[in-house]
Amino acid sequence: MGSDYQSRIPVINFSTISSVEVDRGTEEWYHLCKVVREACESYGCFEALYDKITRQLRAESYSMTRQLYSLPLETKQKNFNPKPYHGYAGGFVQIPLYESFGIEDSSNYESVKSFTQLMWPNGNSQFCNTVTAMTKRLEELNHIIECLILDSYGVKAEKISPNSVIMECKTLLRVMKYRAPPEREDTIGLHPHVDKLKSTILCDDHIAGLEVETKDGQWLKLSPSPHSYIFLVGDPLMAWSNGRMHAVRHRVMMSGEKDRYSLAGFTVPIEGTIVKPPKELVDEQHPLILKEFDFMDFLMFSHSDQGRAIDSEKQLFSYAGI
Ligand SMILES: O=C(O)CCC(=O)C(=O)O
Ligand SMILES: [Fe+2]
Repeated sequence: MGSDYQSRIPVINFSTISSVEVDRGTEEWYHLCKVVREACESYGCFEALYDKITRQLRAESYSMTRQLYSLPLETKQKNFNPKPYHGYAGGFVQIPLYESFGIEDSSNYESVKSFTQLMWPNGNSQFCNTVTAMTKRLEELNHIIECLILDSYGVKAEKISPNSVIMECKTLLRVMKYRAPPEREDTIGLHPHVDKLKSTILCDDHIAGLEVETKDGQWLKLSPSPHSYIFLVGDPLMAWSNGRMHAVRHRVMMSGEKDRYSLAGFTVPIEGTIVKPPKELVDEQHPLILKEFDFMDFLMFSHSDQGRAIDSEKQLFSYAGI
């Protein structure tokens, strides 16, 4: 029996869009609305070709990431944050190749500066400039995608803050390192999971490893181009869409001789956010599938002993299912 899914995730070209203000409402815009919505509903992800982030900025971001990982473990551990995903993580027995840092509100210079002061007591202005510049570019791409999603469903934005029209978010930049596996053959880098933050835009340093699962259970290996960014639907965005969009399961598999570095802008709903679909997305054909929920309470649940006992893709239904 064949699969309904292609062996590649959809590739969508964003290079024709200069800004939301200029392009919203054009024929090209509505074409993108359609393909973005289809991709988020069928795959829960897509590869965005986006040329507004220069190769130089991308290369500098990886060079900063390597600098960060070269610090001693005691220093890395100073990036402590009680909120799940927000601090340094590493040294896990089950995924020994994996390490990650979280930089909260990373388009805000002062926030990145306090991070650098922990890592480099004399500060590191180059790091601050690169990280804030990269995050701002990722936020621009995210803003275009959010507006396309909104228009694809004919939803009016209720609250507009500069970078979020779906729910008010801040960006958490996470930078990941996966060591090359000692045996050089397929080894788990990061367990299969669904992202708990609203959505993710991710790129890697041209070492493959990220895989996404189709709805019929096949794992697709991604091999993004140097201008590509992978957009992933997380649980809160799936909930906002009243289940139309698919929160995609993904994992990292490592092989070969090279370490892999990746960086991801996660959109994190601000504290106090109650996640629920807009009224346009609930009707007789589409009854509510989840109770409204407090984002931070759900995030804490997903990391509690009770939450961890549930498969990642089932946690939200278990927490807020109707
Ligand atoms: O490093 C990657 O490519 C994926 C990372 C990821 O899925 C995550 O941090 O949630
Ligand atoms: Fe993820």
